[in-house]
Amino acid sequence: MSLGAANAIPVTILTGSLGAGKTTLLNRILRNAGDRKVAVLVNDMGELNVDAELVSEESELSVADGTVAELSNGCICCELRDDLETAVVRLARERSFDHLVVEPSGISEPAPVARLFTGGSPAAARYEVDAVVAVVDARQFADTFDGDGEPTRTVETGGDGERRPLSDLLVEQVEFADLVVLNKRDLVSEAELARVKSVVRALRPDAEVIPAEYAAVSVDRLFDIRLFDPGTAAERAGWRRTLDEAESESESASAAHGDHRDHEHSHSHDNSHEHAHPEEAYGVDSFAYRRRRPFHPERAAALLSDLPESVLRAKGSMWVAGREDAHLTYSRAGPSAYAEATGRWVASLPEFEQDAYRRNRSDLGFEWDEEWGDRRTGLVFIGREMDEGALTAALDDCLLTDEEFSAEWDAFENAFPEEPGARTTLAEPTPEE
Ligand SMILES: Nc1nc2c(ncn2[C@@H]2O[C@H](COP(=O)(O)OP(=O)(O)OP(=O)(O)O)[C@@H](O)[C@H]2O)c(=O)[nH]1
Repeated sequence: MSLGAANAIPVTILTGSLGAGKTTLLNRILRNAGDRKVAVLVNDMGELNVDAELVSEESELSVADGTVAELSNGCICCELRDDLETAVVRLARERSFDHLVVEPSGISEPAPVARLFTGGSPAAARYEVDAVVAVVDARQFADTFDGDGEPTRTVETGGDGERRPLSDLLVEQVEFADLVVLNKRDLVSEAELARVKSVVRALRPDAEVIPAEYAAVSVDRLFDIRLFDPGTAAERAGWRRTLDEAESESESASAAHGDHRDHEHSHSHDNSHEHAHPEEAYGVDSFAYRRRRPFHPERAAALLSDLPESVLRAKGSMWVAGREDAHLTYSRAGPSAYAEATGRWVASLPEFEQDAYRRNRSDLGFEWDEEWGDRRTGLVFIGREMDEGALTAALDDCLLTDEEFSAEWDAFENAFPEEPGARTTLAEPTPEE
């Protein structure tokens, strides 16, 4: 089963929002483990580690014998990271089990937890991530992404009081998952289930999707497949794939036509990309928008903070006039949207650094512009019954006109962030009372 070190212990990382059914799944795993010895590591946000108690109460395994370990009062991906590492290394030394299941708290992001087992850390030497499993509350997911259900909540992440929209976390958990358990199947209709499935498939095209009631999933199905690939985990999200395909399609198109500057545009209707083609029956589809002309900051902010409800997910890079250094990343998940300065354009670096970058990357994946270098916009939109033509035209209206192009860009009103790591909120869901 293991592709790495011969004795590496397989790890399943369980994610999912609060109340989605992770504990229910854990108990099911422990009860139906058969000959397998399963260790569980749970983390709850409260003082008391409720999950550990529930799990140990219901199973023959107990906290006392070290099989169920608990980490309380914090979030695994933040302040408890060192504790998690210590705990898993200690567990491995005892070596009294042959599969580890880690359940970070419902608001932990899955990526940092997975990284703990894949970097050069002591934990990585002993373990190997088998799969990241997301337990999704089908009812909550349908409400969050249908726009007309319960109001969308924000949740606090970590101990620093940072609040993020629930929709962001739901999307992130699905985008990072190898297997999605669509739980609480009893609380959605046939049609709702089909719609939720199509959105999940659009967000994460090659994840396995298993609808379930009370997390009734076969343990064999969960454990006997090795799905996780650290090299591609982040690249397999639907938006990333659509963007990459658009890059390569437009590269070949520009090579053929010799023109690369403006109207590049592609979408994923091509049946040869089987997985980038969500179920059309539900109208879920995606398209990429790519341009090499900067956005006008005011017009772009206005449009991107108020996209049509048909857009469920959007993400990608933006070139905004007046922010010549900042490589901006835009992200929209359901009703929330933000822009973040995630780095710098290579073209804004000192010349020798630019040369080094270009020398080390024989295949940039895009054409270097003589004047503007790597500055460009590449956004992916995933949605249901989107009017692609109208949205593309609206985005084009946000590009600088020729007159604006030769004006002073710093004079524009500009809400977009500039310093690396800075973030501007463009849209927020209505908080729940
Ligand atoms: N109707 C219904 N309820 C479910 C289902 N699965 C779990 N539940 C209930 O949902 C509640 C939350 O389930 P848990 O398993 O505790 O969820 P969790 O993800 O561990 O919750 P946190 O630990 O708070 O993040 C419990 O009352 C479960 O009995 C399901 O398929 N249908």
